[in-house]
Amino acid sequence: MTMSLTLSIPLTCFVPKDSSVNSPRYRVFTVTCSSAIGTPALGLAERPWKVSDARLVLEDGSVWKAKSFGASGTQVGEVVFNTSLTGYQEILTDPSYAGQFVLMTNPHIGNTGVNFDDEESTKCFLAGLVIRSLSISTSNWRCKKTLGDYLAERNIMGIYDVDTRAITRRLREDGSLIGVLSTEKTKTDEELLLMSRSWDIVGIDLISGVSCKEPYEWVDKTNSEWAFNSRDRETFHIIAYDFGIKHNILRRLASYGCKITVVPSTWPASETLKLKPDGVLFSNGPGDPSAVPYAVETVKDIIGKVPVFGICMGHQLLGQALGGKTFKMKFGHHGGNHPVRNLRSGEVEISAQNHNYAVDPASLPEGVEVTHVNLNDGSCAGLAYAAKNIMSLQYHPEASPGPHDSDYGNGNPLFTYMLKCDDDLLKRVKFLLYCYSGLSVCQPIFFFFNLSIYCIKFID
Ligand SMILES: NC(=O)CC[C@H](N)C(=O)O
Repeated sequence: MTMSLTLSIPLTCFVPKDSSVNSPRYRVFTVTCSSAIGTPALGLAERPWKVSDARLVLEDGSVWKAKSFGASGTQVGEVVFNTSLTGYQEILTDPSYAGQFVLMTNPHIGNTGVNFDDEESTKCFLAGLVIRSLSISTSNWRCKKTLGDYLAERNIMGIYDVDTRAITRRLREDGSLIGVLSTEKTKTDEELLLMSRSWDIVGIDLISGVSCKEPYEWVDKTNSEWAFNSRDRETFHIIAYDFGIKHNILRRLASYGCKITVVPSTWPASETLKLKPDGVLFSNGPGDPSAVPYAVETVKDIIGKVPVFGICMGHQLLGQALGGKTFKMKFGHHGGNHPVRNLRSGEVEISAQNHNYAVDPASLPEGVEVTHVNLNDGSCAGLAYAAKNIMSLQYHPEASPGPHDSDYGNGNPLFTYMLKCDDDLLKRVKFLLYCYSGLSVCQPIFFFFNLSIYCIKFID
Protein backbone atom coordinates (compact mmCIF):
# COMPACT_ATOMS: atom_id res chain seq x y z
CA MET A 1 0.00 0.00 0.00
CA THR A 2 1.26 3.47 -0.77
CA MET A 3 0.69 6.16 1.80
CA SER A 4 0.73 9.81 1.04
CA LEU A 5 1.31 12.25 3.88
CA THR A 6 0.71 15.92 3.41
CA LEU A 7 2.47 18.18 5.86
CA SER A 8 1.83 21.87 6.20
CA ILE A 9 4.93 23.35 7.71
CA PRO A 10 5.16 27.01 8.73
CA LEU A 11 7.96 28.13 6.48
CA THR A 12 8.94 30.81 8.96
CA CYS A 13 10.65 28.17 11.07
CA PHE A 14 13.22 27.65 8.25
CA VAL A 15 13.80 31.29 7.39
CA PRO A 16 16.04 33.64 9.37
CA LYS A 17 14.20 36.61 10.90
CA ASP A 18 16.01 39.17 8.75
CA SER A 19 15.54 37.16 5.59
CA SER A 20 14.42 39.07 2.56
CA VAL A 21 13.20 35.94 0.85
CA ASN A 22 9.85 36.72 -0.68
CA SER A 23 7.91 33.47 -0.33
CA PRO A 24 4.54 32.24 0.91
CA ARG A 25 4.29 31.83 4.65
CA TYR A 26 3.37 28.17 4.36
CA ARG A 27 4.54 25.59 1.90
CA VAL A 28 3.00 22.17 1.42
CA PHE A 29 5.37 19.19 1.48
CA THR A 30 4.10 15.88 0.15
CA VAL A 31 5.94 12.82 1.39
CA THR A 32 5.19 9.54 -0.33
CA CYS A 33 6.35 6.30 1.20
CA SER A 34 5.75 2.83 -0.14
CA SER A 35 5.58 0.93 3.10
CA ALA A 36 2.71 -1.47 3.65
CA ILE A 37 0.78 -0.86 6.87
CA GLY A 38 1.27 -3.83 9.15
CA THR A 39 4.63 -4.79 7.59
CA PRO A 40 7.02 -2.39 9.22
CA ALA A 41 10.21 -3.97 7.82
CA LEU A 42 11.02 -1.15 5.43
CA GLY A 43 9.46 1.66 7.42
CA LEU A 44 10.37 1.14 11.06
CA ALA A 45 13.79 -0.15 12.02
CA GLU A 46 13.42 -0.25 15.80
CA ARG A 47 10.96 1.10 18.30
CA PRO A 48 12.54 4.18 19.82
CA TRP A 49 11.54 3.13 23.34
CA LYS A 50 13.61 -0.05 23.31
CA VAL A 51 15.61 -0.35 26.54
CA SER A 52 19.38 -0.84 26.85
CA ASP A 53 20.34 -4.43 26.17
CA ALA A 54 24.00 -4.16 25.18
CA ARG A 55 27.30 -3.01 26.61
CA LEU A 56 30.47 -1.75 25.01
CA VAL A 57 33.38 -2.28 27.38
CA LEU A 58 36.60 -0.50 26.42
CA GLU A 59 40.07 -1.58 27.46
CA ASP A 60 40.42 1.62 29.51
CA GLY A 61 37.74 0.22 31.84
CA SER A 62 34.83 2.37 30.68
CA VAL A 63 31.45 0.67 30.19
CA TRP A 64 28.91 2.14 27.74
CA LYS A 65 25.30 1.03 27.93
CA ALA A 66 23.55 0.85 24.57
CA LYS A 67 20.68 -0.61 22.59
CA SER A 68 21.42 -3.38 20.15
CA PHE A 69 20.40 -3.91 16.56
CA GLY A 70 21.59 -6.37 13.94
CA ALA A 71 23.16 -9.50 15.39
CA SER A 72 23.52 -10.36 19.07
CA GLY A 73 26.34 -12.07 20.97
CA THR A 74 29.80 -10.98 22.11
CA GLN A 75 32.47 -9.56 19.82
CA VAL A 76 35.93 -8.10 20.35
CA GLY A 77 37.56 -5.50 18.09
CA GLU A 78 39.41 -2.20 17.83
CA VAL A 79 37.18 0.88 18.03
CA VAL A 80 37.81 3.57 15.40
CA PHE A 81 35.73 6.61 14.56
CA ASN A 82 34.65 7.52 11.05
CA THR A 83 33.73 11.12 10.20
CA SER A 84 31.82 10.48 6.95
CA LEU A 85 28.41 12.07 6.65
CA THR A 86 27.23 9.56 4.07
CA GLY A 87 28.29 6.22 2.68
CA TYR A 88 27.75 3.96 5.70
CA GLN A 89 27.09 1.05 3.38
CA GLU A 90 30.44 1.44 1.60
CA ILE A 91 32.02 1.58 5.06
CA LEU A 92 30.23 -1.57 6.23
CA THR A 93 31.45 -3.52 3.22
CA ASP A 94 35.02 -2.17 3.13
CA PRO A 95 37.14 -5.27 3.96
CA SER A 96 39.82 -3.00 5.47
CA TYR A 97 37.59 -2.67 8.56
CA ALA A 98 38.04 -6.35 9.48
CA GLY A 99 38.67 -6.61 13.22
CA GLN A 100 37.34 -3.10 13.91
CA PHE A 101 34.20 -1.52 15.37
CA VAL A 102 33.31 1.51 13.32
CA LEU A 103 31.85 4.37 15.33
CA MET A 104 30.13 6.93 13.11
CA THR A 105 30.49 10.52 14.33
CA ASN A 106 27.52 11.54 12.18
CA PRO A 107 24.75 11.01 14.72
CA HIS A 108 21.96 9.97 12.38
CA ILE A 109 22.51 6.66 10.58
CA GLY A 110 20.23 4.30 8.69
CA ASN A 111 17.93 6.86 7.09
CA THR A 112 18.67 5.75 3.52
CA GLY A 113 18.56 2.03 4.33
CA VAL A 114 20.73 -0.24 2.18
CA ASN A 115 20.77 -1.16 -1.50
CA PHE A 116 22.67 -3.72 -3.57
CA ASP A 117 24.68 -1.25 -5.67
CA ASP A 118 26.80 0.47 -3.05
CA GLU A 119 28.58 -2.58 -1.68
CA GLU A 120 32.36 -2.56 -1.78
CA SER A 121 32.58 -6.33 -1.28
CA THR A 122 30.20 -9.25 -0.97
CA LYS A 123 30.47 -9.41 2.83
CA CYS A 124 30.73 -7.23 5.92
CA PHE A 125 34.06 -7.97 7.61
CA LEU A 126 33.94 -5.33 10.34
CA ALA A 127 33.48 -6.34 13.99
CA GLY A 128 30.45 -4.10 14.52
CA LEU A 129 28.82 -0.70 14.13
CA VAL A 130 28.46 1.94 16.87
CA ILE A 131 26.06 4.83 16.27
CA ARG A 132 24.27 7.56 18.18
CA SER A 133 20.84 7.39 16.63
CA LEU A 134 19.34 4.68 14.44
CA SER A 135 16.85 6.21 12.04
CA ILE A 136 13.38 4.91 12.78
CA SER A 137 12.44 5.20 9.13
CA THR A 138 14.14 4.64 5.83
CA SER A 139 13.52 6.77 2.78
CA ASN A 140 15.49 6.42 -0.41
CA TRP A 141 14.56 5.44 -3.96
CA ARG A 142 17.27 2.77 -3.96
CA CYS A 143 16.50 1.37 -0.51
CA LYS A 144 15.98 -2.40 -0.46
CA LYS A 145 16.02 -3.07 3.27
CA THR A 146 16.69 -1.50 6.63
CA LEU A 147 20.16 -1.24 8.06
CA GLY A 148 19.10 -3.39 11.04
CA ASP A 149 17.83 -6.23 8.82
CA TYR A 150 20.95 -6.02 6.68
CA LEU A 151 23.30 -6.32 9.66
CA ALA A 152 21.24 -9.11 11.23
CA GLU A 153 21.43 -11.13 7.99
CA ARG A 154 25.20 -10.67 7.88
CA ASN A 155 25.59 -11.51 11.54
CA ILE A 156 27.11 -8.12 12.38
CA MET A 157 26.41 -6.48 15.73
CA GLY A 158 25.29 -2.87 15.96
CA ILE A 159 24.56 -0.59 18.90
CA TYR A 160 22.83 2.77 19.14
CA ASP A 161 21.83 5.30 21.79
CA VAL A 162 25.41 5.49 22.92
CA ASP A 163 27.29 8.77 23.45
CA THR A 164 29.45 8.60 20.32
CA ARG A 165 30.81 12.11 20.91
CA ALA A 166 32.20 11.17 24.29
CA ILE A 167 33.76 7.96 22.93
CA THR A 168 35.26 9.86 19.98
CA ARG A 169 36.86 12.40 22.35
CA ARG A 170 38.32 9.52 24.33
CA LEU A 171 39.71 7.87 21.19
CA ARG A 172 41.14 11.21 20.07
CA GLU A 173 42.87 11.70 23.40
CA ASP A 174 43.96 8.15 24.15
CA GLY A 175 44.15 6.69 20.63
CA SER A 176 42.25 3.72 19.20
CA LEU A 177 41.05 1.35 21.92
CA ILE A 178 40.16 -2.31 21.95
CA GLY A 179 36.57 -2.94 23.01
CA VAL A 180 34.12 -5.77 23.56
CA LEU A 181 30.52 -5.48 22.51
CA SER A 182 28.06 -7.83 24.17
CA THR A 183 24.34 -8.47 24.40
CA GLU A 184 24.91 -11.41 26.75
CA LYS A 185 23.61 -10.60 30.20
CA THR A 186 25.43 -13.55 31.77
CA LYS A 187 28.82 -11.98 31.07
CA THR A 188 30.06 -9.58 33.75
CA ASP A 189 31.73 -6.24 32.97
CA GLU A 190 34.95 -7.63 34.41
CA GLU A 191 34.88 -10.62 32.06
CA LEU A 192 34.35 -8.35 29.06
CA LEU A 193 37.13 -6.03 30.23
CA LEU A 194 39.51 -8.96 30.55
CA MET A 195 38.56 -10.07 27.05
CA SER A 196 39.34 -6.62 25.65
CA ARG A 197 42.69 -6.52 27.42
CA SER A 198 43.76 -9.93 26.20
CA TRP A 199 43.18 -9.25 22.48
CA ASP A 200 45.26 -7.14 20.11
CA ILE A 201 44.95 -6.18 16.46
CA VAL A 202 48.67 -5.40 16.07
CA GLY A 203 50.78 -8.15 14.49
CA ILE A 204 47.81 -10.17 13.19
CA ASP A 205 47.48 -11.15 9.53
CA LEU A 206 43.90 -10.09 8.77
CA ILE A 207 44.44 -10.10 5.00
CA SER A 208 44.25 -13.89 4.71
CA GLY A 209 40.68 -13.77 6.08
CA VAL A 210 39.39 -11.35 3.44
CA SER A 211 41.37 -12.09 0.26
CA CYS A 212 39.86 -14.18 -2.55
CA LYS A 213 41.00 -17.82 -2.66
CA GLU A 214 41.36 -18.17 -6.44
CA PRO A 215 42.17 -15.73 -9.26
CA TYR A 216 39.22 -14.31 -11.20
CA GLU A 217 38.57 -11.86 -14.01
CA TRP A 218 36.75 -8.60 -13.27
CA VAL A 219 34.74 -6.91 -16.04
CA ASP A 220 32.12 -4.65 -14.39
CA LYS A 221 32.51 -0.96 -15.17
CA THR A 222 31.08 2.02 -13.35
CA ASN A 223 27.34 2.04 -13.98
CA SER A 224 26.68 4.47 -16.86
CA GLU A 225 24.30 6.47 -14.62
CA TRP A 226 27.23 7.50 -12.46
CA ALA A 227 30.09 7.28 -14.93
CA PHE A 228 32.41 10.12 -15.83
CA ASN A 229 35.97 10.41 -17.03
CA SER A 230 35.71 6.97 -18.65
CA ARG A 231 38.06 5.91 -21.41
CA ASP A 232 37.78 2.68 -23.28
CA ARG A 233 40.02 3.32 -26.22
CA GLU A 234 42.91 1.22 -25.00
CA THR A 235 43.17 -1.96 -23.07
CA PHE A 236 45.75 -2.65 -20.42
CA HIS A 237 46.03 -5.93 -18.61
CA ILE A 238 46.25 -5.37 -14.89
CA ILE A 239 46.93 -7.90 -12.15
CA ALA A 240 45.21 -6.71 -8.97
CA TYR A 241 46.42 -8.24 -5.70
CA ASP A 242 43.39 -8.70 -3.46
CA PHE A 243 44.43 -7.79 0.08
CA GLY A 244 40.77 -6.88 0.72
CA ILE A 245 40.06 -5.02 -2.49
CA LYS A 246 37.12 -2.65 -2.76
CA HIS A 247 34.95 -3.24 -5.82
CA ASN A 248 34.99 0.36 -6.88
CA ILE A 249 38.74 0.21 -7.48
CA LEU A 250 38.06 -2.58 -9.96
CA ARG A 251 35.08 -0.81 -11.53
CA ARG A 252 37.06 2.37 -12.11
CA LEU A 253 39.99 0.50 -13.63
CA ALA A 254 37.57 -1.38 -15.92
CA SER A 255 35.97 1.92 -16.91
CA TYR A 256 39.39 3.17 -17.91
CA GLY A 257 39.86 0.32 -20.34
CA CYS A 258 41.71 -2.15 -18.13
CA LYS A 259 41.30 -5.90 -18.38
CA ILE A 260 41.68 -7.06 -14.80
CA THR A 261 42.80 -10.33 -13.24
CA VAL A 262 42.28 -10.33 -9.49
CA VAL A 263 44.63 -12.65 -7.61
CA PRO A 264 44.81 -13.80 -3.97
CA SER A 265 47.21 -12.14 -1.56
CA THR A 266 49.51 -15.18 -1.64
CA TRP A 267 49.72 -15.36 -5.43
CA PRO A 268 53.42 -15.82 -6.33
CA ALA A 269 55.19 -12.89 -7.98
CA SER A 270 56.66 -15.30 -10.55
CA GLU A 271 53.14 -16.27 -11.74
CA THR A 272 52.20 -12.61 -12.02
CA LEU A 273 55.29 -11.77 -14.06
CA LYS A 274 54.68 -14.77 -16.34
CA LEU A 275 51.40 -13.13 -17.42
CA LYS A 276 53.38 -10.07 -18.60
CA PRO A 277 50.82 -7.55 -17.31
CA ASP A 278 50.96 -3.86 -18.22
CA GLY A 279 50.78 -3.08 -14.54
CA VAL A 280 50.15 -4.47 -11.07
CA LEU A 281 47.84 -3.00 -8.46
CA PHE A 282 48.35 -3.67 -4.75
CA SER A 283 45.01 -3.11 -3.05
CA ASN A 284 43.77 -1.83 0.27
CA GLY A 285 43.38 -4.33 3.09
CA PRO A 286 42.84 -4.74 6.83
CA GLY A 287 45.24 -4.76 9.76
CA ASP A 288 48.90 -4.25 10.38
CA PRO A 289 51.13 -4.04 7.28
CA SER A 290 54.05 -5.40 9.33
CA ALA A 291 52.12 -8.61 10.01
CA VAL A 292 52.22 -9.75 6.37
CA PRO A 293 55.90 -10.16 5.44
CA TYR A 294 54.93 -12.59 2.65
CA ALA A 295 53.06 -9.75 0.91
CA VAL A 296 56.06 -7.40 1.27
CA GLU A 297 58.26 -10.09 -0.35
CA THR A 298 55.80 -10.40 -3.27
CA VAL A 299 55.85 -6.63 -3.75
CA LYS A 300 59.67 -6.61 -3.63
CA ASP A 301 59.81 -9.29 -6.34
CA ILE A 302 57.52 -7.32 -8.64
CA ILE A 303 58.71 -3.71 -8.33
CA GLY A 304 61.10 -2.52 -11.00
CA LYS A 305 59.84 -5.16 -13.43
CA VAL A 306 56.39 -3.73 -14.23
CA PRO A 307 54.72 -0.43 -13.32
CA VAL A 308 52.89 -0.72 -10.01
CA PHE A 309 50.28 1.27 -8.15
CA GLY A 310 49.34 0.88 -4.49
CA ILE A 311 46.29 1.96 -2.54
CA CYS A 312 46.28 2.20 1.27
CA MET A 313 47.58 -1.21 2.44
CA GLY A 314 49.17 -1.50 -1.02
CA HIS A 315 50.87 1.87 -0.44
CA GLN A 316 52.14 0.73 2.98
CA LEU A 317 53.48 -2.55 1.56
CA LEU A 318 55.26 -0.62 -1.19
CA GLY A 319 56.77 1.66 1.46
CA GLN A 320 58.12 -1.39 3.30
CA ALA A 321 59.30 -3.08 0.11
CA LEU A 322 61.32 0.05 -0.72
CA GLY A 323 63.05 -0.24 2.65
CA GLY A 324 60.82 2.20 4.56
CA LYS A 325 58.95 1.73 7.83
CA THR A 326 55.27 1.91 8.72
CA PHE A 327 53.96 2.95 12.13
CA LYS A 328 50.62 2.85 13.94
CA MET A 329 48.95 6.26 14.13
CA LYS A 330 47.19 7.48 17.25
CA PHE A 331 43.67 7.09 15.90
CA GLY A 332 44.22 7.01 12.16
CA HIS A 333 42.14 8.56 9.42
CA HIS A 334 38.65 7.27 8.76
CA GLY A 335 36.22 9.47 6.88
CA GLY A 336 35.18 11.04 3.63
CA ASN A 337 36.41 14.53 4.40
CA HIS A 338 40.21 14.43 4.66
CA PRO A 339 42.07 17.26 2.93
CA VAL A 340 45.15 16.13 1.04
CA ARG A 341 47.63 18.37 -0.76
CA ASN A 342 49.06 17.23 -4.07
CA LEU A 343 52.60 18.56 -3.70
CA ARG A 344 53.22 18.59 -7.45
CA SER A 345 50.28 20.80 -8.32
CA GLY A 346 49.68 22.48 -4.97
CA GLU A 347 46.01 21.57 -5.26
CA VAL A 348 44.00 20.23 -2.36
CA GLU A 349 41.68 17.23 -2.71
CA ILE A 350 38.93 16.25 -0.34
CA SER A 351 39.50 12.53 -0.02
CA ALA A 352 38.05 9.36 1.50
CA GLN A 353 40.40 7.61 3.91
CA ASN A 354 40.51 4.56 6.11
CA HIS A 355 43.81 3.68 7.73
CA ASN A 356 45.43 3.34 11.12
CA TYR A 357 49.01 2.95 9.86
CA ALA A 358 51.19 5.26 7.80
CA VAL A 359 54.53 5.22 5.99
CA ASP A 360 57.29 7.17 7.72
CA PRO A 361 58.74 9.29 4.88
CA ALA A 362 62.03 9.77 6.74
CA SER A 363 62.64 6.03 6.52
CA LEU A 364 62.40 5.93 2.72
CA PRO A 365 65.48 5.74 0.50
CA GLU A 366 66.64 8.63 -1.62
CA GLY A 367 64.75 9.07 -4.88
CA VAL A 368 61.36 8.20 -3.41
CA GLU A 369 59.18 11.28 -3.66
CA VAL A 370 56.37 12.17 -1.27
CA THR A 371 53.69 13.35 -3.71
CA HIS A 372 50.77 13.99 -1.32
CA VAL A 373 50.38 14.97 2.34
CA ASN A 374 47.38 14.82 4.63
CA LEU A 375 46.68 18.41 5.69
CA ASN A 376 45.19 17.45 9.06
CA ASP A 377 48.45 16.08 10.43
CA GLY A 378 51.07 16.35 7.69
CA SER A 379 51.36 12.57 7.31
CA CYS A 380 52.45 10.97 4.05
CA ALA A 381 49.48 10.45 1.72
CA GLY A 382 51.22 9.50 -1.53
CA LEU A 383 54.52 8.31 -2.95
CA ALA A 384 56.19 8.05 -6.34
CA TYR A 385 59.47 6.48 -7.39
CA ALA A 386 60.00 7.21 -11.06
CA ALA A 387 63.09 4.99 -11.35
CA LYS A 388 60.97 1.93 -10.63
CA ASN A 389 57.62 3.07 -12.07
CA ILE A 390 55.93 3.15 -8.68
CA MET A 391 53.06 5.31 -7.51
CA SER A 392 50.90 4.86 -4.47
CA LEU A 393 48.29 6.65 -2.37
CA GLN A 394 47.42 6.24 1.28
CA TYR A 395 43.85 7.30 0.64
CA HIS A 396 41.09 6.05 -1.66
CA PRO A 397 41.10 7.80 -5.05
CA GLU A 398 38.28 5.53 -6.25
CA ALA A 399 35.85 6.74 -3.61
CA SER A 400 33.24 9.48 -3.98
CA PRO A 401 32.62 10.88 -0.54
CA GLY A 402 30.61 13.65 -2.21
CA PRO A 403 33.45 15.32 -4.07
CA HIS A 404 35.41 13.26 -6.59
CA ASP A 405 38.49 15.41 -6.50
CA SER A 406 40.80 12.41 -6.64
CA ASP A 407 39.54 11.34 -10.07
CA TYR A 408 41.86 13.63 -11.93
CA GLY A 409 40.40 13.01 -15.40
CA ASN A 410 42.06 14.16 -18.61
CA GLY A 411 42.82 17.73 -17.69
CA ASN A 412 44.36 16.79 -14.38
CA PRO A 413 47.56 18.39 -13.08
CA LEU A 414 49.42 15.10 -13.12
CA PHE A 415 48.53 14.63 -16.78
CA THR A 416 49.88 18.07 -17.57
CA TYR A 417 53.01 17.23 -15.60
CA MET A 418 53.41 14.03 -17.60
CA LEU A 419 53.08 15.83 -20.93
CA LYS A 420 55.99 18.02 -19.95
CA CYS A 421 58.13 14.94 -19.34
CA ASP A 422 60.09 13.19 -22.04
CA ASP A 423 58.33 10.60 -24.19
CA ASP A 424 60.04 7.68 -22.56
CA LEU A 425 58.96 8.63 -19.06
CA LEU A 426 55.47 9.28 -20.37
CA LYS A 427 55.36 5.78 -21.84
CA ARG A 428 56.68 4.20 -18.67
CA VAL A 429 54.21 5.86 -16.38
CA LYS A 430 51.22 5.65 -18.69
CA PHE A 431 49.71 2.80 -16.75
CA LEU A 432 50.15 4.69 -13.51
CA LEU A 433 48.43 7.67 -15.00
CA TYR A 434 45.49 5.53 -15.98
CA CYS A 435 45.21 4.12 -12.50
CA TYR A 436 45.70 7.44 -10.88
CA SER A 437 43.18 9.35 -12.88
CA GLY A 438 40.73 6.51 -13.08
CA LEU A 439 39.96 5.65 -9.52
CA SER A 440 36.84 7.47 -8.60
CA VAL A 441 33.14 7.21 -9.27
CA CYS A 442 30.52 9.90 -9.43
CA GLN A 443 27.63 9.46 -7.07
CA PRO A 444 25.56 12.58 -7.64
CA ILE A 445 23.10 11.43 -5.01
CA PHE A 446 25.67 12.17 -2.30
CA PHE A 447 26.42 15.49 -3.85
CA PHE A 448 22.77 16.52 -3.79
CA PHE A 449 22.34 15.10 -0.32
CA ASN A 450 25.24 17.19 0.95
CA LEU A 451 24.00 20.18 -0.99
CA SER A 452 20.57 19.89 0.63
CA ILE A 453 22.18 19.73 4.06
CA TYR A 454 24.14 22.90 3.31
CA CYS A 455 20.94 24.58 2.07
CA ILE A 456 19.02 23.60 5.19
CA LYS A 457 21.89 24.91 7.32
CA PHE A 458 21.95 28.11 5.32
CA ILE A 459 18.27 28.90 5.76
CA ASP A 460 18.01 27.55 9.29
N1 LIG B 1 42.31 0.79 3.89
C1 LIG B 1 43.46 0.15 4.09
O1 LIG B 1 44.03 -0.45 3.20
C2 LIG B 1 43.97 0.14 5.50
C3 LIG B 1 45.42 -0.26 5.62
C4 LIG B 1 45.79 -0.69 7.02
N2 LIG B 1 44.96 -1.77 7.42
C5 LIG B 1 45.65 0.47 7.98
O2 LIG B 1 44.79 0.45 8.83
O3 LIG B 1 46.39 1.43 7.90
